[in-house]
Amino acid sequence: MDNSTLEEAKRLLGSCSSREIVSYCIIAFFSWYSLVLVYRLTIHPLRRYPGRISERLTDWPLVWYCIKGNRHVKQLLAHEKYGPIVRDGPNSLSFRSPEALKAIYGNNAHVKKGDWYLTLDISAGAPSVQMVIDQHQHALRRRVMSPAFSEKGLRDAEPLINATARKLCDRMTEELCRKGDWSIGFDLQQWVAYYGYDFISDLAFGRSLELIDCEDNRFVAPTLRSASKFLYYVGYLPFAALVRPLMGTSAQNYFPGQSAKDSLKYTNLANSRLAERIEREKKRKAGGGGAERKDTFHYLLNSKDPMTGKEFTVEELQADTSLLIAAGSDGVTLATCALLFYALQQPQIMHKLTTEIREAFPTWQDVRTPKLNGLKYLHACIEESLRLAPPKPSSLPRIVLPGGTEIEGQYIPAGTTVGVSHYVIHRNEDIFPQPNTFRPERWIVGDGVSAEQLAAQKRAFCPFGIGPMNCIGRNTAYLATKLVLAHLLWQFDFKIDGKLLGGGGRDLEEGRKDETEYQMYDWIIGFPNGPMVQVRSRV
Ligand code: HEM
Repeated sequence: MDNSTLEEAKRLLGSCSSREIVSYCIIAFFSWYSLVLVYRLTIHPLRRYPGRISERLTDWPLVWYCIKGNRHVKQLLAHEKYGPIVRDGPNSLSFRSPEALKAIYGNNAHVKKGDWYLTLDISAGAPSVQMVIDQHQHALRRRVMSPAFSEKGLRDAEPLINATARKLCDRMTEELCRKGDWSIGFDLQQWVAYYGYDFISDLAFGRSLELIDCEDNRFVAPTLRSASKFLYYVGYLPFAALVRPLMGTSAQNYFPGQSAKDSLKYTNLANSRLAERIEREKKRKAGGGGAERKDTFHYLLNSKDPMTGKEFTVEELQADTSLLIAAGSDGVTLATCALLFYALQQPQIMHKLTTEIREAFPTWQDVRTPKLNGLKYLHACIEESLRLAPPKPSSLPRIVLPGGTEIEGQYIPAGTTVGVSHYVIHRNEDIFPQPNTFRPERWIVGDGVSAEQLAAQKRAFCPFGIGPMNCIGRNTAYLATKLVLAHLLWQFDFKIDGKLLGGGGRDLEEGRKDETEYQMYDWIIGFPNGPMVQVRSRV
């Protein structure tokens, strides 16, 4: 712009009242935004892909779904209506096939994690492993973390998790049961969540958060649920980059809604637990480094990358603390409760599963690996539960790198957000016949299932994600889920209390009407309610 044009602009502005200037700005903004909307529908590179008009125009529906917790439900309905590829944002595509899964999340995928990850655990002041977007940095971080999740790490973890599962049964007997009689009805999800937090905190920093034992500590469960909700939608706000620098500061207390405050409360709790753990480690080393229980932070505080010698910073450890508690606890809770929700509706499944466990372990003291891992029906029930209620139900966003990529034979341009929702692919009828039925037998070869069918199912089964950024705690998750189920079903008979709770309902939104389907509220992790059960202790 030359000087005379600038002078002219100043002269024009000078002759306008402030009211007129504001009006012109508003008109300019709306004209520009209208052009953007027209562009998105007409000449945008993704214009030919079908989807809801509101989602093709703006990202605001996504933010709303994240607040409501129904993003996975909306994704399934969209695929049912529009087919295998859906445009679920102005710049975003959703897929539902195993080929797309591999192309987007597999080892050779030409993508990076979406910016949404930058908002997760931001409060800690450093990224957690899950937030690291650069693939090489991420691989480095994983390498330093991996001893904690090695086979040896898992062997060390088993007695700790086992003791917590046992404690859950003891406490449930004391608090809920009358001798030889059925207990009062209670929401099983709440008790299993206490187990989830206790085992993961015990495992992570050698000191449990003690939700099972202490009612005063049970605020942690709703606080994390609320914090998750906040982090989920904030990360998808179209202006998230402006909000990020304020997160983790006291400014967060002034954000609207309780969930922002809860997010800060949760971070502070995780950080204080870590500080305490670091102190213990220092004392241990000062005292000559004697034996200490091998919790996850034993490994993290003493690990160095074998190739670069890198150690974790305190901020990185803080971020991983928040991540581990959230990632470890709620997934196991959901897998356990979904399984019991479905099995309780089909007595023959409940009977078969309970018999397998009770025959394998004559006393509760016998519940342990390797026998536990040999229980085929238990494993199949867990797979089926993770299929129908995958704890990360919606798409984990990935962005196509420069040069573009090919997915399902389509050229997808650079910068496009792509993803496969676990909830949607797990209900792909071409791979999982009668997808809404809980049928553990589909995971066992024989009885109508061929080895080829099983292999095809496994290619589409992804509750832990696939590829280099998948769940590092997968084996721990299976162990913790198997241990708690084995102890619960060994110790208690179960029955439904009145109305099962946790399923859909005719008064709920479209996609949530099926009373036999366990409902999740997707706030990064799927949060359930129920089932309402009664138990009777056998001993
Ligand atoms: C049934 C239980 C679980 C399920 C279904 C599950 C699922 C997942 C998924 C899908 C991811 C990838 C997330 C993403 O890319 O955004 C993930 C990441 C992660 N999970 Fe799990 N998880 C479970 C339990 C656990 C447990 C018990 C632990 C810890 C002991 C754990 C630790 C982690 C960590 C540290 C990451 C980040 C890994 C990385 O970014 O490299 N998870 N999990």
